[in-house]
Amino acid sequence: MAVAKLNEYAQKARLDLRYEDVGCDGLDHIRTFTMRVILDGKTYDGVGKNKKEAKLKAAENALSILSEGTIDPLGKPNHGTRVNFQDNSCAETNFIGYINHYCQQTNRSQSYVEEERRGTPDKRQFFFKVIIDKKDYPVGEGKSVKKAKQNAAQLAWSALQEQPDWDRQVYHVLYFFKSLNIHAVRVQLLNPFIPLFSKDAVKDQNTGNSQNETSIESRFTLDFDSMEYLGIGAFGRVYKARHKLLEKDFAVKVVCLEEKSLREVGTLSDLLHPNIVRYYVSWLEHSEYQGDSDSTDSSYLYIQMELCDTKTLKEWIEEKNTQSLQDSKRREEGLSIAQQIVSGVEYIHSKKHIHRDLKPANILFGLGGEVKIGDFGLVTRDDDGDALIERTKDSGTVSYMAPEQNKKNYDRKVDIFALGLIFLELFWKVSTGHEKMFTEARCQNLPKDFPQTFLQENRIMELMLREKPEERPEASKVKAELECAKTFNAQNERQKNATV
Ligand SMILES: Nc1ncnc2c1ncn2[C@@H]1O[C@H](COP(=O)(O)OP(=O)(O)OP(=O)(O)O)[C@@H](O)[C@H]1O
Repeated sequence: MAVAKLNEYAQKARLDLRYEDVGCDGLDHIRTFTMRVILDGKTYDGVGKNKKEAKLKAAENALSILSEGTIDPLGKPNHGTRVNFQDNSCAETNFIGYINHYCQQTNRSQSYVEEERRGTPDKRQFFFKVIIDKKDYPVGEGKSVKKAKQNAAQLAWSALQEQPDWDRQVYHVLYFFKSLNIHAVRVQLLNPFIPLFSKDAVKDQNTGNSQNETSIESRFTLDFDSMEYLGIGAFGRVYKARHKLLEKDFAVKVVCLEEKSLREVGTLSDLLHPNIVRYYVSWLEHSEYQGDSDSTDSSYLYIQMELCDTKTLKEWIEEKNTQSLQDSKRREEGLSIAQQIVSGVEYIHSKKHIHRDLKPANILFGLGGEVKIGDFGLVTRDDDGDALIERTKDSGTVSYMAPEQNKKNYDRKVDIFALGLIFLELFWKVSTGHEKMFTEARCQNLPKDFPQTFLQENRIMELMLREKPEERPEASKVKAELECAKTFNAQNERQKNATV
């Protein structure tokens, strides 16, 4: 297979090989994906119906060009000499941003120095070099100051990667940032002075020779103990673990480093609210805790979060449904849960995010019993507008997705629709075998008897389940209506008790 062949080639020739996700084009049914091979700084693109196919095409393209001998695969950048930068294939890449980020994360100083200026005013050539921590990098040339600086940054970037202390993780994460357009995610990048992975030369047991192999210590096992497996999601495993220093339990989610996981930490790090699972920090490791993956290329993102109860709202609902009658306790508890969820959603929307995957299984309880919205893997910016294909349906049959959600244009009101359905399950017994009731509710037909008992709640839920998103209320309005319902119900209860 071309990917394996190219890997082997890169390893033998000691060239740096990476794949970059360039993006996708077109509508859902005719979508094409572009993947890019970056081999020793040179790029080769491939297009396919999915990322795998695009990656294969990119690798095939690289191999075919390499075998034609149109480039010298072993050619290295000519450091220390002036380079007239011609390759425009990476013109879009913001190398100045990479250098900035790298210097910030590793506490290095940087400056751009103009070396020379040539030509007439209408045909200028600028020459700049980057100096990082007093070390000069090759001079880059360009028709404008910006272009010359950009080329100098690119040369510095490829020179940096050849340094013995270069950490591939810094490199990977920055490329992920670029492909995702994430600029402010608080993933802890590796600082070469405080290595996350300690690389100690170890003795080869068989030969007794000192090798360049690395023994990699995991931050997870260094900082935490008493790991306890909590559960598995579509993208990774979650463990309960005790922080040795803080002597406190946390939930640590271990996921393969990819778009979804970075999106999740990117969002979580933006949010701080009592009804949202609290995020603390994330870091990268080369291996998955107790993982069975044999891929040496993968990196794993460890996300340290607030530990919640293992019982989710899904179990709460199931438990309530085993009790025969609709009682006032369920109503009171359900209303309090609904209020907390909507508070969290109001906050998410105020931060210009859309959760997009609200469902009972993603709503947890804190150790003090308070509601915590979790699983931000599908969250998106309010202004993104990309279509969403449902990942998993709850219990295999019911869907919380708003009708417009599988089309391109939708907004935060998709969360309001999902909330409307969750409210129904909170208040009303929609047990197994009654899924038709749920389907009906999706078409704005709430159970016939529902309004009799839940007069106030019914009013707002009917609006929340409207087919047209613009007719659905904002989270703040839902919150206010629930407050009214609570007061109304309390008054009713008092009256009832007084007459008994
Ligand atoms: N902060 C947490 N505290 C306690 N348990 C958690 C925490 N976060 C997740 N879990 C549990 O770990 C399991 C996996 O969670 P995760 O968020 O990875 O996936 P999910 O929500 O089940 O699935 P998916 O990501 O596929 O929607 C779930 O059972 C969830 O209840």
